[in-house]
Amino acid sequence: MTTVAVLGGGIGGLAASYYLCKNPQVTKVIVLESSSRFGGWLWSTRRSDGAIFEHGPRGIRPAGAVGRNTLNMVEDLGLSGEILPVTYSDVASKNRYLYVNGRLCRMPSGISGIVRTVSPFSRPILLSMLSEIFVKKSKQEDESIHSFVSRRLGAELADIAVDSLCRGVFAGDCRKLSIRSCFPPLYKAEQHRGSLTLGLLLGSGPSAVVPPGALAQRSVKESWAQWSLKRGVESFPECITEYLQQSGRVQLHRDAAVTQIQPSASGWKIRLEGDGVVSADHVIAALPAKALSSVLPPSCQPLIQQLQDISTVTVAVVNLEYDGDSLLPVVGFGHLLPSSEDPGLLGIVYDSVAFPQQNKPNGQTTRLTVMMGGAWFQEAFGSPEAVTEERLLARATEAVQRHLGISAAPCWSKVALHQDCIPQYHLGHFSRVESMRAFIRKNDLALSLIGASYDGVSVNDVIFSGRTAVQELLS
Ligand SMILES: Cc1cc2nc3c(=O)[nH]c(=O)nc-3n(C[C@H](O)[C@H](O)[C@H](O)COP(=O)(O)OP(=O)(O)OC[C@H]3O[C@@H](n4cnc5c(N)ncnc54)[C@H](O)[C@@H]3O)c2cc1C
Ligand SMILES: C=Cc1c2[nH]c(c1C)Cc1[nH]c(c(CCC(=O)O)c1C)Cc1[nH]c(c(C)c1CCC(=O)O)Cc1[nH]c(c(C)c1C=C)C2
Repeated sequence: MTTVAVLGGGIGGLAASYYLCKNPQVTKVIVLESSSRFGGWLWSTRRSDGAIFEHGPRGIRPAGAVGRNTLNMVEDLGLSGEILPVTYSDVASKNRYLYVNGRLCRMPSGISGIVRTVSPFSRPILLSMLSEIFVKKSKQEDESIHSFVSRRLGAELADIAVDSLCRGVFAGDCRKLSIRSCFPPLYKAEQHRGSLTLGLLLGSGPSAVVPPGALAQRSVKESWAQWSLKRGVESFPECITEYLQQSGRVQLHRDAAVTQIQPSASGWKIRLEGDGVVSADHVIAALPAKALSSVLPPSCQPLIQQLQDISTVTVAVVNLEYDGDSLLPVVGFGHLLPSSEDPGLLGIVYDSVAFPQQNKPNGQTTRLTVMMGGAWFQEAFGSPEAVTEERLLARATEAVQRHLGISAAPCWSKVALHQDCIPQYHLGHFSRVESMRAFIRKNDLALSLIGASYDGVSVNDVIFSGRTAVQELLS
């Protein structure tokens, strides 16, 4: 008989509530969300004419244990018919670009992409991969992604390809991000096989066992590279919320900001903005690390300090729609810029190529999303509090004109400033997270830490962190 309070109604908190709901040991689940909607960064605009625009994640990967786990959940929620798959043979999977030295260059992919010298690189990637086999394994506990890749594959791949990749996943600086926490399979490949190339060929250790349901099996059969949902990614949290409401065991509270949590004889007393107080046997904290640090009691000081040490970056997301459907000089998923090209401009997604089903029906339009800022926000735009929407829109349209040659004014646009939206796993992140969980165990706190701040930022990782916490709690 357990009452569990879930702090935060982003995808992490909702996923944890979903798994709690499946277990008869849990009597009551109380979800407390400070904003007026559930879903956190999963946020879609559905225009009245049928066009869909994503302001947060747009593509979820089906691969691996965490990808299968999410698809099993999607299937269980009855969302299989809503899936929009992008297969490996689709142009949006085959073509991804880098904007380097003022030109769009297709990222090398497939065998032909690695055996030949392709611009902007000065030698075939295969050569770097072969010489990598003979590079000695590092004894360091952790290393920056840039240092790891320079050491093993050479400075050029680190400066251009990996610098861009880290901007396209973490909006972060590969010179500060940790290889061990951001790309665990690469770290493990070096540790277990002594080489990334050998790790790629032979595998680099066991991963979680998640049997595939029918939808996950379909994703393999049809070779999905990523997927979205017809009515936008936000329909995922909407559907979980509906499922939780129907379960009869979950209380969902919006506009319920948690201000303090205090240990009590039987668990926790949770204070809300206004005068509300909620009691629970266990707390699953699905808040960003800094938000959690500000609600913990002073007795948790070491934990508070470590939570505050997990920094975040701010990203400006500008959705643009242009009249005309053949405006792009290239087709593909989009392009990224290495930080040396233009620090403040991270990349542009060609949404109408990957998900043409979300264009205005019968309309000939091009939809793009420009992503800016990240680890370079302050240097490019100054304080997020002071920057204007006009300035962000002007910077985005100017980039579209310069990179893609589209000089017409957009027929529709939306600017969103996502403050502190992506946690940065800097050097030593893994030991910080280990030490936080050790503090919780040592002090016998009925508290689980889940969400993007700890064990992976992708939607799949966050959902899996909810599932793992519930399994540990109820095992
Ligand atoms: C622009 C962008 C693009 C992305 N693209 C992708 C992608 O393509 N693929 C992918 O897999 N992932 C992507 N991600 C990452 C992924 O979307 C996030 O990591 C994930 O949604 C984080 O979920 P969460 O539940 O951990 O956190 P959040 O979504 O931040 O949820 C936390 C919730 O806690 C609430 N909260 C905060 N303080 C309090 C309080 N005191 N009391 C109560 N509630 C509180 C917040 O309002 C919020 O709803 C992207 C992220 C961004 C920002
Ligand atoms: C330009 C900024 C960003 C773009 N997407 C994100 C940012 C910060 C966020 C993001 N993108 C991906 C993930 C999930 C990773 C995962 O493990 O599933 C997150 C949090 C997916 C992704 N997008 C790109 C790559 C290479 C990846 C990694 C997984 C994969 O290979 O699919 C490329 C990419 N992202 C953006 C652009 C413009 C772009 C261009 C090619 C936008």
